[in-house]
Amino acid sequence: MAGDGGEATIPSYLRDARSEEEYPTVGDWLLIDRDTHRLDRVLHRASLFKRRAPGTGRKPQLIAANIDTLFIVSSCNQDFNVARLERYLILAGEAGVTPIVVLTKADLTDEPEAYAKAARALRRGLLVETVNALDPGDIAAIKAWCGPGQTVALMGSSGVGKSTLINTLTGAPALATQSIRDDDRGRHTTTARSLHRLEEGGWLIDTPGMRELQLTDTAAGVDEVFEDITALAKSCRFSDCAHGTEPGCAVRAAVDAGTLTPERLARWRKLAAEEAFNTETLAERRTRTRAFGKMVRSVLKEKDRMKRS
Ligand SMILES: Nc1nc2c(ncn2[C@@H]2O[C@H](COP(=O)(O)OP(=O)(O)OP(=O)(O)O)[C@@H](O)[C@H]2O)c(=O)[nH]1
Ligand SMILES: [Zn+2]
Repeated sequence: MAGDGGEATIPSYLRDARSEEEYPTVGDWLLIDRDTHRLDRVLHRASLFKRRAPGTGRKPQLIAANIDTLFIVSSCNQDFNVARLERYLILAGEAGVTPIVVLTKADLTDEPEAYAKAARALRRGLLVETVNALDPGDIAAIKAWCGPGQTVALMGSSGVGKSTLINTLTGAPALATQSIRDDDRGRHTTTARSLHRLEEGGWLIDTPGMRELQLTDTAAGVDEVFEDITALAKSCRFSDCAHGTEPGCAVRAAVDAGTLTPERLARWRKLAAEEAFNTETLAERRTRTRAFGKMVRSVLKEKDRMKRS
């Protein structure tokens, strides 16, 4: 806990909590008793990243709260991947934070603008910056989001330069980066602390949970990022159109007309399916598997009957 009067460790016990979501997480603003340090209340959250805890049904696990801006980090090389950027955009949309795509390693390519252009095409109005994360003079554009009262977080796959950006933004070489990570003592964790004060006056949240976020419960987010396809689907003749062989399919018509690329449609299908699978409860999955087993058994029985007759 950090705040007026310094930093301290306090128990996160909350007497009246009715669910996981009421307990404090990284980034929360708390009301605590000045003398006893007892936690009184978690203030209303402006944004929240959470995920479903693995193997426990629908129980949510809180990752971080009150993030204003999410730096979605990718790099100007073979690690650049639009499908992955789309995923992160969906997560940002779900959590209620402003996404900014930061493309690192701009100094290692002759055409950083080509990468930026591909990222900007993902969504109207999307902010994309190309930077050399190692150069403090080069990240001025993203520092604009790190001022007093601002909380930022970074998301992106391993090796794209998140730790490097954090070092440059905090002005402190405190974090272990790749170059010193593979020493004989094994892998450094990126950081032991999850909250960093930024040179510009804001806060930066960096928790391992943030780095491992998966797509769960994000149906609304998928619809938002793929608003073009969602809008098209509304004009399909059948409301439950699967955009396969149905007549009057507006989505396929757009692909035929060249206004929607088959690649984007494929990415949407994959994400929508993944989202549906992740959102399905354990009970729903059991019912579905049982129904499938029943169907298989009846087909086998039928085959058997035909063989014998
Ligand atoms: N030339 C150049 N090198 C960079 C840039 N950004 C990061 N690097 C280098 O890329 C390597 C990986 O960067 P990290 O900051 O450790 O990547 P990370 O995203 O934190 O990786 P994880 O901790 O595994 O998630 C390091 O050797 C950095 O020095 C950049 O903009 N330009
Ligand atoms: Zn359709």
